[in-house]
Amino acid sequence: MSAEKTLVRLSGITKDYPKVATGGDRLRTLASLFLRRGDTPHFRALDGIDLEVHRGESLGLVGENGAGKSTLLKIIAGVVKPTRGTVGVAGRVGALLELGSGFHPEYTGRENIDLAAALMGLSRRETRARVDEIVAFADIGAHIDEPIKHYSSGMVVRLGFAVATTLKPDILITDEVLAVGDESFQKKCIAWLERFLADGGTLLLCSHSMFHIQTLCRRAVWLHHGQQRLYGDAFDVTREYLAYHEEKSRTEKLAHRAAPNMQVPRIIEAWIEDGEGERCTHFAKGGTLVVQGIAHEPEDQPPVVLVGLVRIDGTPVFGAITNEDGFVPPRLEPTRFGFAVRFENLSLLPGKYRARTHVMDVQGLRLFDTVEMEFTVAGETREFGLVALPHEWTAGRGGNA
Ligand SMILES: Nc1ncnc2c1ncn2[C@@H]1O[C@H](COP(=O)(O)OP(=O)(O)OP(=O)(O)O)[C@@H](O)[C@H]1O
Repeated sequence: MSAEKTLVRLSGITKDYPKVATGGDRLRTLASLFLRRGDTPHFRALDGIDLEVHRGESLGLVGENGAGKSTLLKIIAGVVKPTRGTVGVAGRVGALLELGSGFHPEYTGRENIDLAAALMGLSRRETRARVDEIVAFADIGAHIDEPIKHYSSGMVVRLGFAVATTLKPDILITDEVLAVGDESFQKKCIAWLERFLADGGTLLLCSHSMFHIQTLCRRAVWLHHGQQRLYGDAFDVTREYLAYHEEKSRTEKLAHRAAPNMQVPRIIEAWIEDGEGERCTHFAKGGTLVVQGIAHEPEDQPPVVLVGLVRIDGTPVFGAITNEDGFVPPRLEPTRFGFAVRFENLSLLPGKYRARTHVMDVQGLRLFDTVEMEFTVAGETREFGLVALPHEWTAGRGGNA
């Protein structure tokens, strides 16, 4: 990648914020200042970030609240200085950061447009030529002549987006703007961003919407506690990020799980095997996967068992239920029933999945217990989705219509 194609180059970026001093912290802060020990408590918002953004690239930024995304964008926009590391930015940056940042609350929308244009170095004539375009894009009616301090947050974003986009930046930095506007404005912004990218624009988009990241970005970075956790194809990064959240909420749920109550149906044990009966967690596409288990039913009646396959981010793929399939789990010993479901010629696309086994009451009405197991389908694919469906391409009948 040649140097002139690199619009943003961050190297070893670390950002420390002084810790908010309250109670004991306040005393410690004061003590360290008096004693000049130089160890004023601080909070590390970013920790050694290296990142490059090339011309024409669309990079998504994902991470939990407080992960450091906004701080990183502010550093690139030049609003915040890093504690350590170097920032190189080439070209004109258009930044849509926190609500209204860059706007003067006492000025009207129109006056703020003039101000923003002047700050970006546009002449009065150039500004006049673009004002109508900005006003039309913002579409906030007569509010354009009212002071910004009376705007709703949605109106501020509309104006901000209109200004940033009309002034045609080399790189556009946006922080959660799509989350604020209403549905139709979001659509307009997305359409604008798609055109901007198709024309070779460069975008850095921070969002909690994996849908927006996947539709607008080719690549993505996942920030976790100020560190770069993953960097790569936007689809892969968002999938791992969603999987992380799924796992997190699952662990939280498990932590609240009560001690086993043997008065109700339970899964005693569940496991997965390959076609040869070996316990296994790695499968090849086209291979055989068998989900097996032993269920407990206190009344000694065959329970209903459900086995579901879900992608690691929680997207359901398929579920099979014993009573619908006419299968009655056989009794192995008093109150214990066995089950196994075999998936031949596995058509799941490569990736991580979970097999979920659920035991229900005899009528299949109430769900009592769930056990999950993770497995991987290995391999590379250029197909999309969850499963490979048999298909063929033909010329179709379009020519005869
Ligand atoms: N000016 C500041 N002074 C002190 N701490 C700050 C300041 N700005 C941010 N922080 C802290 O730095 C951390 C990172 O904040 P940042 O706003 O970059 O996170 P984020 O990933 O954008 O989060 P969100 O998704 O909630 O917007 C947070 O813990 C935040 O409290």
